[in-house]
Amino acid sequence: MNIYTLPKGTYSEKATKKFLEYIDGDYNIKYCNSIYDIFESVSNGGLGVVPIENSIEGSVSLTQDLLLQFKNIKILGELSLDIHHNLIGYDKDKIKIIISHPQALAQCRNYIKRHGWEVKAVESTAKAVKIVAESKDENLGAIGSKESAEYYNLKILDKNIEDYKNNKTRFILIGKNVKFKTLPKKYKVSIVFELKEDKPGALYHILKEFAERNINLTRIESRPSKKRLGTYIFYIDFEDSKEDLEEIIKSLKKHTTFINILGRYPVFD
Ligand SMILES: O=C(O)C(=O)Cc1ccccc1
Repeated sequence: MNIYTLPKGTYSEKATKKFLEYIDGDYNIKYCNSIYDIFESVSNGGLGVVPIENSIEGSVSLTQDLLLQFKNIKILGELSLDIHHNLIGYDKDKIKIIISHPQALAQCRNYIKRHGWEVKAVESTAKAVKIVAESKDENLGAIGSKESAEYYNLKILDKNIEDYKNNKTRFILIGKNVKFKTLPKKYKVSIVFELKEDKPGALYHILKEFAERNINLTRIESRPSKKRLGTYIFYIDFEDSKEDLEEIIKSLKKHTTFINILGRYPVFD
């Protein structure tokens, strides 16, 4: 079976290798150019690993949107990685343009600003490093992992260039099903829904259902519904409990036009 992720040297590849330590069965890592390509491959079978949230920058909105779009793909597991970015290239003094994944550019925003460099976003940090390596252009620099610099034989010009020390990213394992060798104690549930009515207390009715069952929410987020300006869908993550999930969803349905369970899954550390 295949497990799809971003190219060699990306943080997502690192997360994939960590997931594979917990997964039962033989999987070959297959590299995709973008998060969208990973979802598309996984919709035809196999597993995938994508970033979903960063401690500094917040959600990876593309992943959020695709989880809603690809109805046959579920979240099967989660883990977090410490992220340390490197400036990669030839000569720091000659750099004019910095290339990287939007999340990496955002996590090093102050560092880039201090140097007055222009930025260019690409689909992954490894792709950025590849572009710099293949162009042999000293005016270009990339932000990426130590492994990507080694893989493309480029120099690390600066280490730990992230603006905040506690830079962590959550990655999710996606697919239809999986068997794990060992399971952690902690489970989470992710749901997405649209409120039925735009009126006072609409969201309160949802939150009340969780409060009354003593369920801890770990994330709540809104995204544009993409139907009209000012209309939203909500993403909620909550700790799994002894409460019956079906019964919880039934109670929420009274207040929503649609509700999907994106997954009930183990959280690895
Ligand atoms: O491009 C990568 O290396 C990724 O895996 C996406 C990403 C970018 C920045 C921080 C975490 C994940």
